[in-house]
Amino acid sequence: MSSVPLKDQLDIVIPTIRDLGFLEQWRPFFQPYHLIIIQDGDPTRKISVPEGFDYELYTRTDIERILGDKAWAISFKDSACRCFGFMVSKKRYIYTIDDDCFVAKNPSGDDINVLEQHIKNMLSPSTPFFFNTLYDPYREGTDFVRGYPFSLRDGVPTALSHGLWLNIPDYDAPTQMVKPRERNTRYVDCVMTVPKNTLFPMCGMNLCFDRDLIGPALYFGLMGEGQPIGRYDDMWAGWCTKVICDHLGLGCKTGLPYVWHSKASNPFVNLRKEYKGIFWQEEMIPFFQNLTLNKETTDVCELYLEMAEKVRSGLGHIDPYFTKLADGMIAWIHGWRQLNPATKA
Ligand SMILES: O=c1ccn([C@@H]2O[C@H](COP(=O)(O)OP(=O)(O)O[C@H]3OC[C@H](O)[C@H](O)[C@H]3O)[C@@H](O)[C@H]2O)c(=O)[nH]1
Ligand SMILES: [Mn+2]
Repeated sequence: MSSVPLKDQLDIVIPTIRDLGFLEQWRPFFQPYHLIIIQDGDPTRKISVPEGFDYELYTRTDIERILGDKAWAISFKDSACRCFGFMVSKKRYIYTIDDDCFVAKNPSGDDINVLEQHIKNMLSPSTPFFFNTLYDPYREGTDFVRGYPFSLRDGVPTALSHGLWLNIPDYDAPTQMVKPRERNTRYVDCVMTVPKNTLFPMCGMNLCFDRDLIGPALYFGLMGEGQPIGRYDDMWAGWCTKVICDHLGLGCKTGLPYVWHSKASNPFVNLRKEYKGIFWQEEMIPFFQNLTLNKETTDVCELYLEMAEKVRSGLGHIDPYFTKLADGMIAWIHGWRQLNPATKA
């Protein structure tokens, strides 16, 4: 990390349809940072933001004004709209959190500073090429275990840090319906690198990533109004991101920190959003598992555009949605480059 203070290197992106009173609980940890609030739904609605926070707020009207003919690629009436915040930020790191996530406590009863842990995760290397059975080898009080190749102990740069949730777990609708009262009470004191060539179900609730390393891959797809699926926004972004991280030799970590997820969304509404995705993902996953990208390409925007064309040819047979999604991926990159000209270079 450069000599620039952390608070000036990280933006917090919050998608919301609610007043942001939840920030009161986060004030000790979030107040020094700049917030990017993506107000979804009715742009004329006034949402309240507690005093003392430094923020910029974008409504659908703003997204359409800024992106013009590319605005359609940003979802409406779905938390996927958050990715617009990733695009407009000028900072190196993004932390994104849902507005029903609160400060969790560790087993000692201390409040968890999610930003402190995510940045620790981001600033220490990842180990995607060989699994360390004592988990994060760079953590105080642990190390690489016997038999771990010394040639791999430098690790690789970390592009993404995926945090978890106590209380309401991020279950899909079918699981939520059969286990409506299940709560996650298990605090696992661990951070792991997701091994190379292994996909994982990335949840956008408590997520940090390095915009410079992987930002253009974090498109949350076409969800919400007018789209046949929802609640696959973060999953899609996670699969695309992991394939590109594997291609570039970058790491994705999961585990600490935890947030307290307070609200279970309606499983019946969720099932309606998810059900096509539950079938389609049985083809999407093998597609991503077998996806290879041009070995000569290292630019994330270029890799993402190549991926878009492979989505069109490799998934278009499932449903016309995927052809539209491929177009959305392209429009996203054009929007990214419009707002981040340096990336074009
Ligand atoms: O139309 C909408 C609906 C919600 N939001 C904002 O998105 C955040 C998540 O909403 P919520 O907590 O109500 O839904 P969950 O089911 O818990 O969300 C999970 O599944 C969907 C996403 O993948 C999400 O990341 C997961 O956490 C919250 O901040 C709402 O205000 C919205 O912007 N537009
Ligand atoms: Mn929630």
